[in-house]
Amino acid sequence: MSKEQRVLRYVQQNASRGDPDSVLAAVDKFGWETEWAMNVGDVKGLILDRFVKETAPQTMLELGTYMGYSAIRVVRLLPETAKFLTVEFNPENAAIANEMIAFAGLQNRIIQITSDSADVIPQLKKKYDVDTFDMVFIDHWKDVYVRDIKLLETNNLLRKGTVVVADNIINPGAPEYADYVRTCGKYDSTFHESNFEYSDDIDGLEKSVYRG
Ligand SMILES: Oc1cc(-c2ccc(F)cc2)cc2cccnc12
Ligand SMILES: [Mg+2]
Repeated sequence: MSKEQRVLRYVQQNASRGDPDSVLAAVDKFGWETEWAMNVGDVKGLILDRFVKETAPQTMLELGTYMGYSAIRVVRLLPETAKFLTVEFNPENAAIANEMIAFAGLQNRIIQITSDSADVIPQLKKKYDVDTFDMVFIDHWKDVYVRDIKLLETNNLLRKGTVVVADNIINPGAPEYADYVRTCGKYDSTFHESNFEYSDDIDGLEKSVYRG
């Protein structure tokens, strides 16, 4: 059984079906007490919550679904009318996420796409009926952060004021991305120091507002 399957089983046996907060609490308890996993987690998650509440996005994209933790974390704060798309490259992780999201009762609120983000981003307008995103959460492989934010720009998926949040700026680190958003002149970018998931190590989120 994979670690991700063990997390899902723990959620199914310890959380309440249809209760997103209990699902998040179970994943976090497992992450702190049993097995570390690369969810954004409860500490950075509180900062992400604040950004979501401040932005109140109607249309949002996540790159890197993993087990669905951050998708559940975000969508639990959004109105039923909001459109949330999440992209995962790894089919095994996508399958776990699908079950986790269904257990949380949010399967009708989240559009899961299992694909390489580079292939999906150019399709979002036509195939997924997207105009522009109000918010984007980037949490997949650090070496494609810059590639993908540039793809979002060139595919006209950002608008003046779009909030782009990126995980793992310190650990494992996304220095090229941090440098790009801070110096390219297209974003007002701020770094929000925090802790690495289920750890006392340092990490942080970058929040970059597109100038349009
Ligand atoms: O939050 C994350 C953390 C790590 C990570 C894994 C092993 C380490 F030793 C350190 C960091 C990888 C991620 C990959 C994708 C999305 N998020 C990640
Ligand atoms: Mg991460």
